Amino acid sequence: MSETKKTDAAPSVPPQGSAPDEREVLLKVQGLQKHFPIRKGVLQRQVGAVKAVDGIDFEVRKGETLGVVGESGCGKSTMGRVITRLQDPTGGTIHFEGQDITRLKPAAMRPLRRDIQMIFQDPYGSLNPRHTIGGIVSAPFRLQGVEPEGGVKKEVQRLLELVGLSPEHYNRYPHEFSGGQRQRIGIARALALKPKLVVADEPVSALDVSIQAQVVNLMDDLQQELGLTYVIIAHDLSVVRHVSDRIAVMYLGKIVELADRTSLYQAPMHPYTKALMSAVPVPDPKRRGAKSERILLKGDVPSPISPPSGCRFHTRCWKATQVCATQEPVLVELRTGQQVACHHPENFADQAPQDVVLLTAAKEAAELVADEVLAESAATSAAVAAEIADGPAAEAPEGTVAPESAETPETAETPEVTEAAEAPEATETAETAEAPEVAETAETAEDPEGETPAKEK
Ligand SMILES: Nc1ncnc2c1ncn2[C@@H]1O[C@H](COP(=O)(O)OP(=O)(O)OP(=O)(O)O)[C@@H](O)[C@H]1O
Repeated sequence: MSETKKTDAAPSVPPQGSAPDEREVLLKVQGLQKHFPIRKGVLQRQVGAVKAVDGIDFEVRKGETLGVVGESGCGKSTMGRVITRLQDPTGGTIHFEGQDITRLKPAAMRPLRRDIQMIFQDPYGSLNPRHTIGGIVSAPFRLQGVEPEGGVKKEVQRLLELVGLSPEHYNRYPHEFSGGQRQRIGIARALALKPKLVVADEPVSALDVSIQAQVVNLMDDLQQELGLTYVIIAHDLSVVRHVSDRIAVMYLGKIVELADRTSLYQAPMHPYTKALMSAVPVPDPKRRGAKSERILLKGDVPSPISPPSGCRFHTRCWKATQVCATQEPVLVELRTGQQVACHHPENFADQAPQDVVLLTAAKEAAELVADEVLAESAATSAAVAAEIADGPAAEAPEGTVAPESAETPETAETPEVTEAAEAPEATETAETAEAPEVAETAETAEDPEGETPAKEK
């Protein structure tokens, strides 16, 4: 996608978070779950469940754009459908403007449908081919029994102009329009009732790359003009990069990182975020460097029917140690405005520094990560850990595992890490020296050949 309007500077590690957002909370989601039952047999007994969304928390403030990214199947669309109450949640709560809408019946939800609208991915499938554009865009007025000032036709023509189409298109049919124009029609329909919250599910992924930026820019302009609040769902970061104030990264039904855009881009903390970011093409060859080394994630996202234990990403993570397989990391705010669920975050002090032996899966995953990336990852994490250890202790908020002192293991590891950055193969020695007893245990469990690798820290 080409450049869109908002820009972000890209120096190294960001300052310790940005000022807290004072805007009023429009949407608040707590512990949200959506499990689809799997039924079998004549009696249709439930034998399992697809845990599409499995306990997520976030807020969206008035006027902001929250981007939601993650690979296919991680539960983004389900989350979008549940927060707009097109589907019922299995657990958790959804508050809109302070009102609990989690269990509202369709009749009670009806007036709220004006305030919460959705834009769909497929501009071909989401417009009825037998209806004229006028009929499609005016549908919300009919369904809600609203008579706009000046009449429906005039208002629809105004909406068409607002999204960059000609009012003369009123009597035309969807097949007469390109993909980008159809998505504009979808946007006009979503805006008809002046909603407060618009959830856009992959609004541009079905469009040509050259058209994507136009549509995203249109959404951005409309946000300024109409004071809209957006949740924009996308499968990669390039779409949401320039329009989001904050970004939530989802993996297998969970949010693994939630941060303001600047922090996320300058210093991603979850290895999965880092992998997603390495997949975003850098258009300017001058800005390519070690960072353009791709992190290739092995295999597909595991099944949401039986997600991996502990951290769900541990089966594909090149940093995974034993604790990752046994303990689910909690989403905590490690820097102001940057929440992450990881035992061994990037660009921050290790949260489980005593756990140093890589899992077998991590060894395999590391084979797909370029040495430069591993080295850079180790170096930046060590540098930030050292910076934090030297700086004011107040940086780590309550509830986070902050480095205890300059003598903490992660600081002690810093020299080896720097060494590892230069010569990744040297890490084996470092690990044996640091935690021989852990290495022994893990070796027996994970590595029958006795080929225990060191954690890249
Ligand atoms: N109605 C349903 N019944 C059963 N399983 C479902 C249903 N809808 C979604 N799922 C499953 O829930 C998981 C999450 O799906 P979802 O469409 O939310 O993911 P996604 O991240 O939006 O992926 P994509 O980008 O491919 O749309 C998937 O494993 C999917 O198969």
